[in-house]
Amino acid sequence: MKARTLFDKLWDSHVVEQLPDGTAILYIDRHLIHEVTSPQAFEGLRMAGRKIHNPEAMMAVIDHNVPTTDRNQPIVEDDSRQQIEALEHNVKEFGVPFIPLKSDKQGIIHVVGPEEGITLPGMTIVCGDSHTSTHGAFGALAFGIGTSEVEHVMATQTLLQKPAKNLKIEVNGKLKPGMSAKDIVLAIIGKIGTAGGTGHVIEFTGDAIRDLDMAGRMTICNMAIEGGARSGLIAPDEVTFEYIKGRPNAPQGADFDAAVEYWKSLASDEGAHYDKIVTINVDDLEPMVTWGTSPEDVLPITGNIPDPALLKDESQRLRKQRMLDYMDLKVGMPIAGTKIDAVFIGSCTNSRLEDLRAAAHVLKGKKIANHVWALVVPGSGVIKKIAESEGLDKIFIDAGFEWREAGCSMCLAMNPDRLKPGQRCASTSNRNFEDRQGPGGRTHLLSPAMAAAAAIKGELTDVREMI
Ligand SMILES: CC(C)[C@H](C(=O)O)[C@@H](O)C(=O)O
Ligand code: SF4
Repeated sequence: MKARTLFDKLWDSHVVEQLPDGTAILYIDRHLIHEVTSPQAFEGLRMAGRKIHNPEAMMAVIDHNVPTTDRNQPIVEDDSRQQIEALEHNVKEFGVPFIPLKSDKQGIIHVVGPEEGITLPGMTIVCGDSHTSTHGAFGALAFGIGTSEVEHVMATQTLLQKPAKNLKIEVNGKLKPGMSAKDIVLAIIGKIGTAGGTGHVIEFTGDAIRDLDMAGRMTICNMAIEGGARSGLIAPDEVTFEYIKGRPNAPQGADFDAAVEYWKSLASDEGAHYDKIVTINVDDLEPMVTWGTSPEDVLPITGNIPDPALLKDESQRLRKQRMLDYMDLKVGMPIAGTKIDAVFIGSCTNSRLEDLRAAAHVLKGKKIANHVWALVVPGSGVIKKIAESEGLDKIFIDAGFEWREAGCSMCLAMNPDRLKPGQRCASTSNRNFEDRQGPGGRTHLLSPAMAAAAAIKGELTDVREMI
């Protein structure tokens, strides 16, 4: 039999019907939904008088619009309240499993899915959200879909898809202390660019990926989409199986053992064909931080702001100049030492227990700078509780952080957590577009440890000097 990649195997095992033009109808194992991209889909079903094909394959949460302060207060913003109420109503009417706002398990969909054992290797997983790629860290084919596709999956449990190309990114070497998965993925996007993965599914391989825990692997796959890819993938291994074992929705006992046998067969075969291969070595990787308004505009913390005048392409030159103006940065200046106003530790990229531990490790016994407003927003209620049992909340609060309830929060500022115009934020999230964290806000993407270091110094700084 022909040698196949992990992606090829996931694809082949889900084709319901192959169409002559190469597209295929794929069976979808899991359908995750949140309040932002589901209302029109439910409305479409209602209008057509349809039911959901298999509600048990679904899971709904509210994450983007939720307040991260006191959950017993009414939600003041009209848009947010309406979206939340619509989802609460829709899940009841259509019988979709739902984690309500006041549940201990509420959180960001891409954090909750894996945590609850809903995300498993070998599956196809979709959600009306681009960062669905996160679930690829388990060796599942997971991708974001549009609202009309959400309706299609609800009605049929299938989706029409064009095949993607295979891109292998081999990450070799050993990370030095202070470095993390976030630095790896920012370096990758810096290298391949935000269009580097277009039309491809990226499979991340190599020692440095194998050395990561599941939280780190999720950080990498989460940002595959920022490298332009349809999704990210990592072959499941013992680290994956250990993470899944005993989770509420995971197979148990003999079923688990049988599942592991199957999951082991998913890894890419020796000699399988990739359309493109990129290699990167992380032995000398330094902490990475973005300077521009796209995740590819990234530098090591020891670097200086690049000069757009050196670019040959005029539209690129203008684009980068506009970034510098928006970000209020000057050519040639060191990125370290840039004063910040806010710090956000959270988002589906970096709000897991391991991320909070990494930040708390840097913050322990220290205080954040007086002028800094700092938020830590755990990815789920489950994480929040464990973090509290470990005393992490106390470390954050003593340092001067606000310890919040779970949600997307200032990753995209759909709730009241947002920057004021002109404010500069060190953020562990995944997008740094103009206005992303609030109108006129300026975002620097970095790792949780780097965010903690920035909070203490009140400026972008090298965490390696603090650990
Ligand atoms: C609101 C949602 C559709 C969006 C996405 O698709 O990613 C959001 O989660 C984001 O991160 O920008
Ligand atoms: S945390 Fe941010 S990136 Fe993740 S789903 Fe929410 S808004 Fe999107």
